[in-house]
Formats: sequence, C-alpha cells, structure tokens
Amino acid sequence: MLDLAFIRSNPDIVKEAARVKNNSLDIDALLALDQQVITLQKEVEEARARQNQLSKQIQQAAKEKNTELRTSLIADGKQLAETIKEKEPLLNRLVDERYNLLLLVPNIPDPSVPVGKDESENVPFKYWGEPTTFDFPALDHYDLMQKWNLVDIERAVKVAGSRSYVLKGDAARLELALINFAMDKMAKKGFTPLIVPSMARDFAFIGNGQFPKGRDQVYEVKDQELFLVGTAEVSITGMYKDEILKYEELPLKFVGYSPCFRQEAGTYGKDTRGVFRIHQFNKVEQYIMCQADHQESLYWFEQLLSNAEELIQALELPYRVINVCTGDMGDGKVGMYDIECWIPSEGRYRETHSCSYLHDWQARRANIRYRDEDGKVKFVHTLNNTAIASPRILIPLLETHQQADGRIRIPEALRPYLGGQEYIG
Ligand SMILES: Nc1ncnc2c1ncn2[C@@H]1O[C@H](COS(=O)(=O)NC(=O)[C@@H](N)CO)[C@@H](O)[C@H]1O
Repeated sequence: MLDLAFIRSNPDIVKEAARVKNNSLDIDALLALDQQVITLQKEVEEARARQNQLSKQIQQAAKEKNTELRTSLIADGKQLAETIKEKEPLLNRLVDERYNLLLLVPNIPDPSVPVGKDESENVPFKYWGEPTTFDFPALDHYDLMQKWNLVDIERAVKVAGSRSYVLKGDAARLELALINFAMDKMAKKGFTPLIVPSMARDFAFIGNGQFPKGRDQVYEVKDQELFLVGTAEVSITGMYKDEILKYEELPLKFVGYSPCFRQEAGTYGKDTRGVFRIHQFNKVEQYIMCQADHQESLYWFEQLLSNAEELIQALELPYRVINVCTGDMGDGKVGMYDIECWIPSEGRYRETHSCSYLHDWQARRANIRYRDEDGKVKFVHTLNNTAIASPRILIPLLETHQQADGRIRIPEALRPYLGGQEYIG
C-alpha cells in the first residue's frame, strides 16, 4: 500500500506505475472517492463541533432561565444529531471502500526496472557457469528420479490429486540436506532461523500482499479463518503486524523454513511433468526488515541476491540472474531479480529463486513500524529472497550432476548432510 498523501500529490506517477504493471486500478476513481470522504469527514466534524457548542449554549440558556432560547437550541441539537446519524454510516462505508481500493494500488517500480509487458521482456544481466552438456545420452529429472526410485507420483496423485509427489529414498534425504545446508549457511550470516506456521490469518496475507488480489492462489482451511501460506514470507510479515520496533533492532534478518502451498490457478497444462510446478513444496526463505532508507534497501537487496548465488554456486549449478520487468514483477515490488538455473533437459534457464525489495509497501499494509534515532515513527522496509526451494531445485541438481554411468554426483557442499555420501545410485 502507498501513502495516501503520496497518491494525492503524485497521481501521474501512480497511474504510470499501474500502467507499466498491467494494473487496471482506476486511480482517478480512487481520488474522487477520497475527495468524497474528505468532504463528508469535514461535514461530520463540523456538525460535532457545532453540537459541542450547542450543549454549552443550552447550559448557558438554562442558567439564564431563557426557556425560549433553550428550547430552540435543543431543537437545533436534535436536527444536528439527525444529520450526524445519517452521514456517519455513509462516511464509514466510504472509508472502507477507499481502504479496499488502496490495497490494489501498486508500488512504484525503481527507474532501473525494465518496462515490459510480461516475462518475455525480463532482462538477463549476469551469467555464472557454462550451460551443462553431456557426451552421453542424458536423462531429464523425472526419468532420473524413476531410474533410481526417488519419486512416486502415481501414489501421490491417488492421495492428493494432480501436481502432487512423494520424494523417496535419497531424494527425500537430499531435500532435507538442502534445507539444512541453506539454514546453516544463512545462520552463519547472522540470519535468525525460523520454522514458521504454514497456516495464517487473513491479515498476514493482506499485509504481505497475497490478499485481496492473489486470493485465488491460496488454500483456505474451511470454517477456521485460516489459510495455507505459499511462502514463509506471509507468516513472518504477519508475526510483526502492528509492532513498533526500535531502530537499534534493525535490520531484522530471518531465514524462515516452511512447507508452502499454492493453488497454481491458471497454470493448467503448464509444467505438468515431474516436480517443477506442484501444490506443496518446501522453501527456506530469506527475509529482511530494515530502516526506511532506499540505499539501505538496495544494500540488502544485493546481499540477499549474493547469498542465494553463493548457495547455488556451492551446488555447482550454472545459472543467470534476470532483472524482472514491470509487467512481470507484481504490485508490491520496487525491484526484483530472479535467479534461473540451467535445466539441461529443457535447454534453457528456469526460475529457482526470486529476490525482491518492496520499500514500505508491505509494512504499511501490516502496520510494521520503528522509532528512528530522532524518535520519529516510520514504516520499515521489507525484502525477501529464496534461499532454497525444493523439490524444484532438485531438477537442475539431479540433471546437472548425472554421470555417464547413470549415477548422480552429490556436490561436496551437501555431503556433510548426507553422511558423506558421494553419489546417488
Ligand atoms: N508451484 C510451485 N512448485 C514448486 N516450486 C515453486 C512453486 N512456486 C514457487 N516455487 C519455488 O519458490 C520460489 C519462490 O517463489 S516466488 O513466488 O517466486 N517468490 C517467493 O515466494 C518469495 N517469498 C521469495 O522466495 C520459486 O522461485 C520457485 O523455486
């Protein structure tokens, strides 16, 4: 959410942000509604002030035994009370309506963000490692997993329907190794490990930005006022709702693990083979709350990116980093880099990590503030990036490290988490 004062004084900037983000919100309609609220607010306040004045005059008239004046003042008071009774519910309804529209206002993308309509206009700007080639017939991740009995999709689908999977044997151990590896690495960098709830109340989704717009992607726990998170980011934002932190506490650095659940509405028929796009997965999430300063946010944005790069390099996976364009970045972001790992069987890079900074767009929605060194209360800035998301990361991992004899080499960095094991198969 943006500061209403900012929207009032910069309608064109906000309209341009909506345009480049394919956001259809009518900013003029929001501002017209805002004007209605301001006018009505003034009328109700003036009526209240008049009421206070009247009650003093009525007391005065009573003191002076001026019955005639007192009677007419009381009649005025009744008239005023009627006016307030009629205007107040309307004012409250319009304030709610305005709030619901404010939730749909996009953040302003940084000037460095490429303007584009969709992911085809994202801009790759960094490559690491050469795309893997093989001098033997290489298998894709699903064939590899079946070869080594690492997955059972049929039985998972029996239990949970489409886009489900069972990780078996070394794949199950590999996922846990990756999660521990990521948590350890991030903890060593001073990020506080968290294992957060995967069920959260609606205010956490509103605060994080998944509600109201992305509600169709979220599973609901029936009759419980609870929803399943698609990322630990939601739970962490919700944890700090309505709090006022001290600037000395900032930056808060979390590495949060949670099972993640996504309806993947609108992706019917896309990425249906294997475990690329599924309803439930596990993710280790980097999350930062820092002081409300653009340079501070940029610093942590770069830090979160390089943390993820370090992890991927340790897994020896070729990747590239792309600057996500306005049409693909979503409402809340100021800037967003995706990391895409090379998938040999597809002969292309595919997203495995997503790194964003949002200034105070989330913090304003979740009302997370801090008292700065001058004692001024401000909304914090928030940022997030994937550390590891599995099983998607298993796809480049298994494919890239398959050997001519069919076995899969385990990168050095993971071996301590697998009892020193060097190969799968
Ligand atoms: N449906 C899915 N199936 C498997 N993996 C997924 C799915 N959705 C997202 N992911 C993984 O989770 C990563 C982060 O998801 S994201 O929506 O892009 N971004 C976030 O959730 C942010 N909180 C940063 O992690 C993706 O890059 C991808 O690796």
